Amino acid sequence: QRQNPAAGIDQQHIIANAATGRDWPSYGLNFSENRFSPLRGLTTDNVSKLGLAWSTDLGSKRGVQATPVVVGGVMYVTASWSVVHAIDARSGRTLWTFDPQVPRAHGEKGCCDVVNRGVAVHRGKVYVASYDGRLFALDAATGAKLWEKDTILDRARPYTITGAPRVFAGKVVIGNGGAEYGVRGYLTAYDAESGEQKWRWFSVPGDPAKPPEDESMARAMKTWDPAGRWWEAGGGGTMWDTMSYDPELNLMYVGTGNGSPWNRNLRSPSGGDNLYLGSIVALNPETGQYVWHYQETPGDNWDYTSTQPMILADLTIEGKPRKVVMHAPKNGFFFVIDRTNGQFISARPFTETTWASGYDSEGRPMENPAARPVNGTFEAIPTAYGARNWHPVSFNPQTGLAYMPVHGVPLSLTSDPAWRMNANVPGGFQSASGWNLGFLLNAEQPKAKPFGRLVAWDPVRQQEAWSRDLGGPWNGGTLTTAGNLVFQGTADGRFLAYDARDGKPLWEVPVGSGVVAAPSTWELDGQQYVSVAVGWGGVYGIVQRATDRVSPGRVYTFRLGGTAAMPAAVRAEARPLIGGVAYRKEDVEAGTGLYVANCAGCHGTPGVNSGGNVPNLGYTTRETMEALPKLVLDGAFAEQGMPRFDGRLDEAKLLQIRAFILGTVDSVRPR
Ligand SMILES: O=C(O)c1cc(C(=O)O)c2c(n1)C(=O)C(=O)c1cc(C(=O)O)[nH]c1-2
Ligand SMILES: [Ca+2]
Repeated sequence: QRQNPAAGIDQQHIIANAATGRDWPSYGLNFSENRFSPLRGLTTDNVSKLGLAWSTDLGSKRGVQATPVVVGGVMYVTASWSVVHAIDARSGRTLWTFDPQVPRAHGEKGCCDVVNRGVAVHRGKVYVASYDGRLFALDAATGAKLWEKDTILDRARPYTITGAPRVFAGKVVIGNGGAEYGVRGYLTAYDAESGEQKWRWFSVPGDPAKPPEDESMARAMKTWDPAGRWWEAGGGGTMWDTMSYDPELNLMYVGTGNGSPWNRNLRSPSGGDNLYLGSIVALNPETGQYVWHYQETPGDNWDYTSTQPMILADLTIEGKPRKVVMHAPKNGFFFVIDRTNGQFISARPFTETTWASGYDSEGRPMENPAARPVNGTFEAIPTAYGARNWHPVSFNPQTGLAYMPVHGVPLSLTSDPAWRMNANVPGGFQSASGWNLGFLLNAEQPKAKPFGRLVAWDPVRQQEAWSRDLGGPWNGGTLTTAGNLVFQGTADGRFLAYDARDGKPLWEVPVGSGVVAAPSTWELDGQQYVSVAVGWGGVYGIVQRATDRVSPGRVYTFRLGGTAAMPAAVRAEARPLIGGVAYRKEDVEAGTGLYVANCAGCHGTPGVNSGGNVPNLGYTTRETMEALPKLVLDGAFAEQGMPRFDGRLDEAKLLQIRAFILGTVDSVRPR
């Protein structure tokens, strides 16, 4: 009989652990989610001697985004399709796995890969939320299911969960996603022991014909124009990732998402801030009652979610100690907000921003008048991929710097006044799976170029301290330590340590495949370990790959002098561009719109890059391409999460799609 490794993990433990850093007991290490470990076993002087302690296969072929949680000598890490792995932290041996058996048909109901960011642990239990919206409490010792709750209030709507639950004030709190499709965002808290529902807070108002749920909804209602009938599209505001907690102030903080549909001219035609989209909201964790909000992107129009990880810190600003929340959301500005009351302190761009030039002293953005075309195209920078995304940021109080992966993925937005809710129309990006944007994507070629870098940001001076170019977008989250180190994995399949003070690279190791998750660090038997879960994926990773490796999802653990052998990396099958399949040139144009509506979100652009975790069809085999109509209609890849398309497409349309694939490949084929 194994002792329950999470038996002693509770609020007091998490607070006390912030001083020792021995465990990594919650997603962001502590309630401030600063991912700053006080451990000093690894330093700038010895980090070059890191070696592999062990690695464990997670049996996952899609994105792995989880931060490994480690308590009592056991690691809890999740992989794609919300599968939980409990691993002996000493040996790397798998103790148990829990598979919530997400119906693969649910795969297409989420925008951005079938990912999961990790677990919460509390008093002997492990909590995980599954992609299809259920919340599970498991016995931390055995993986046995103790209870299960359906968190979804309307199963007719495409809700998903990718985020890690948090336990604040004895309650498990979880949000959801779906704002690219059309849902109304909400957060639910359950008693951590019994699973009983304690409260629910909506982030956007519902149907005005019904009474608002609370005061915060009554106020929000006035900032939306009913002519847009936003409640039919749900309004959005999904809280799919970040949460933090200040037990002294008895406040929890959550970042809210984008509008449904994206285009405000359609959602709320006369304008309005559309509260509480794109905001940081403070709630009472006991009751779920709204306390304050600060809206970072009023009247969101660009998928500028504020769900990116935020950090609580105590900073000295203009000579005064301030309790702040620091936040760098998708919209490209670094915000410092007073976390006691939501007062705006400062905001500065950490990358190019075309949608707004800055923020005024009241904390309102100074928008570019061209950023909301009623009829036309705007290349909003940052794009919907964000100036950064969910990849965690860390903050080191010794250097006073926040370490964040920053990137750019070009995209143009063309208003689509003909948009109708749930209309499956050629050219409407992923509209066959239920996307509702009110924009056409890349109808005009964007001018920006992709990039990725690691940025160290000084939140007091509001300026960059140093940065490192990483060659391309979509690099991993960060960890920082009292040994003045920053750890980060990269899209090109490396795991690195930098000097936190100046960004000098001190150590690196190849890990076989692109890294998107953030590392964690912990101590066992007096030794400091660093772990990172590797598995390329997410909304950019599903269609693009910067390495030729397709390593299965894997967690790597390093320590000083570790001598375990690195696992052999698996090379992606190098295939030539497809050719030799006949198609009608006149079908290419019709096929383009159908491909955009049905295929592009997962398979990407044929032939431009050998693809992410879902095959790029430009490199598929002749046999597959010849059988394409039948495979797609029959749901041949349903087990991998590919939808059945009978009822949405027919043989004639699939021949047009095939013509587009083959025509595109012919146009990029080197001569
Ligand atoms: O609006 C939403 O509800 C929602 C949900 C999610 C998600 O749950 O992963 C993402 C996004 N939006 C999003 O805009 C986005 O860029 C994104 C990237 C990723 C990812 O895992 O790589 N998820 C999401
Ligand atoms: Ca979104």
